[in-house]
Amino acid sequence: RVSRKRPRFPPGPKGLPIVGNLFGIPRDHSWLTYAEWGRLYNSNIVHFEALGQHFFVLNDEKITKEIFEGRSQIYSDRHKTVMLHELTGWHRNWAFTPYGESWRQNRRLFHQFFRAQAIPDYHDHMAKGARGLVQLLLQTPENWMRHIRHASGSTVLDAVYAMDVDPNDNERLEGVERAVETLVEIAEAGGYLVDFIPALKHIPTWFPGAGFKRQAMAWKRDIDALFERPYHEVKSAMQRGKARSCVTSSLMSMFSEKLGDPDVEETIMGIAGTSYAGSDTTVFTTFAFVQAMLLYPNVQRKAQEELDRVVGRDRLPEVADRQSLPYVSAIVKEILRWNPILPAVYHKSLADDWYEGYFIPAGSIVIGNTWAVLNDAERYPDPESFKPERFLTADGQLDSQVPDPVEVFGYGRRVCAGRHFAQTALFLYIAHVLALFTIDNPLDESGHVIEPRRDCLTRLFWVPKPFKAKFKPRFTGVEELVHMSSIPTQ
Ligand code: HEM
Repeated sequence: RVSRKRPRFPPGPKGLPIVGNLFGIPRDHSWLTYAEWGRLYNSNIVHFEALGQHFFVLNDEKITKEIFEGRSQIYSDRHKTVMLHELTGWHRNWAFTPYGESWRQNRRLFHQFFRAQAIPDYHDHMAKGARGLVQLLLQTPENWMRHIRHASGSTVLDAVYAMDVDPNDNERLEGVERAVETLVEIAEAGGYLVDFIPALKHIPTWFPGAGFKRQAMAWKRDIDALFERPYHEVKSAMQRGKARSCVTSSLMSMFSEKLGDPDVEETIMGIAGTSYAGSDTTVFTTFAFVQAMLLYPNVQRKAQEELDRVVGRDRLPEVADRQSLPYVSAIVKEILRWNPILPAVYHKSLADDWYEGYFIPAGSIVIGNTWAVLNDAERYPDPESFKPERFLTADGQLDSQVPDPVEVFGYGRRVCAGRHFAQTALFLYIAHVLALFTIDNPLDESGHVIEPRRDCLTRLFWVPKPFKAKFKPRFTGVEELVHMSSIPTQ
């Protein structure tokens, strides 16, 4: 009698028989619909189902902690698909690897290079990236989006592959952009028929209906290039005894005795390429920072007062200034909270589980609604507004009572492994730009201010739609200061 009892799922939208909520799965800005369902069903956990797949949305901080951290041995898996893991070459990005020994080994290796204590090794690379950014902004401010991409990409390329990227040669960075775009396309397609009927992967590419295979092959070229090209360049520099120290060369030295082993080469390629692919999130967060400065000019002015007072106008900001720049540090926190690039984070469960009487079957997709957590008015009053002050005490110091928006980096054992690197790089880019430039709205032909709209470019990620911004040097000595500041050399 007990086994025949229907399991009790949390409340949520009821779907049709068999297909469930297939036609009701939110496709656009799902995080808003998930939060709305939370309110509608008055529950911090919401359930829906499509084609037999169970989905559970976690809508507040308490439940994300209890599930993803408290029960991390169950909720740390990733959903595997034929398109992502078999046809396009994205299996090399270990962020998508299912939970298990291979993931554990990758995470351990990655952690050695990107844990908090290792980040000072990259301060010079980041300073070089930030200095390059302000230099390019002086030359062609209208191309500011491309310059931010260049700064972030070249910082990572420098740290991971000891590579200098000529700002006029964007081919390499555009390759990453194209590869990352394939991820957006795969995610936005919401699933391919081959993911439901894996045998379809064997049909020949010329066969009618095999368009997905031809598409996957075209994408694979860019994705393979992202992982393979820089790796082989470092390998050949090592063989010639010309390699500079970097993450890849250190990994090669660590595995020097097994370097011909294809599994070892794959591991090194995966570790290095995953950090490179991960750098795009920093790019999009920096775009959101520019948008915030246009919408909140007072914040910009306050940060510039702080920078003038602490750093002055005869040197560039450094990582060591961070402690003395609480307002700029609060801007970094607020940008991560206000514009989480990945507003909904997907884990998969590995075993049957029960939470407060609700049944969560093994294989469920469990979604951390980061947007809802970071827009919880109890934790962050007036959450829609961009207010760095919320992280500060009355006397302007960082307030340890206000929770850091750590959920922007995900949850439990799968929490972002590049978060320390990302936060330091963001601080440095933001401090450099604010110290030297006023960011202003452009005017239209009739002289009216064009304010950016907070529109998303994609449906699943919160990437700001391209918008215009003007970057004006703040004082007469800016050009000279940038020119005089030495480029750190490793
Ligand atoms: C503002 C910048 C960034 C944001 C907002 C961000 C956010 C995230 C999020 C939400 C996840 C998924 C966590 C989960 O599943 O619970 C993630 C995973 C990951 N991120 Fe980041 N990330 C950023 C920058 C970076 C950078 C610069 C790197 C590399 C240096 C990086 C490397 C990774 C890796 C390797 C994972 C996979 C972890 C795993 O599956 O175990 N991220 N990130």
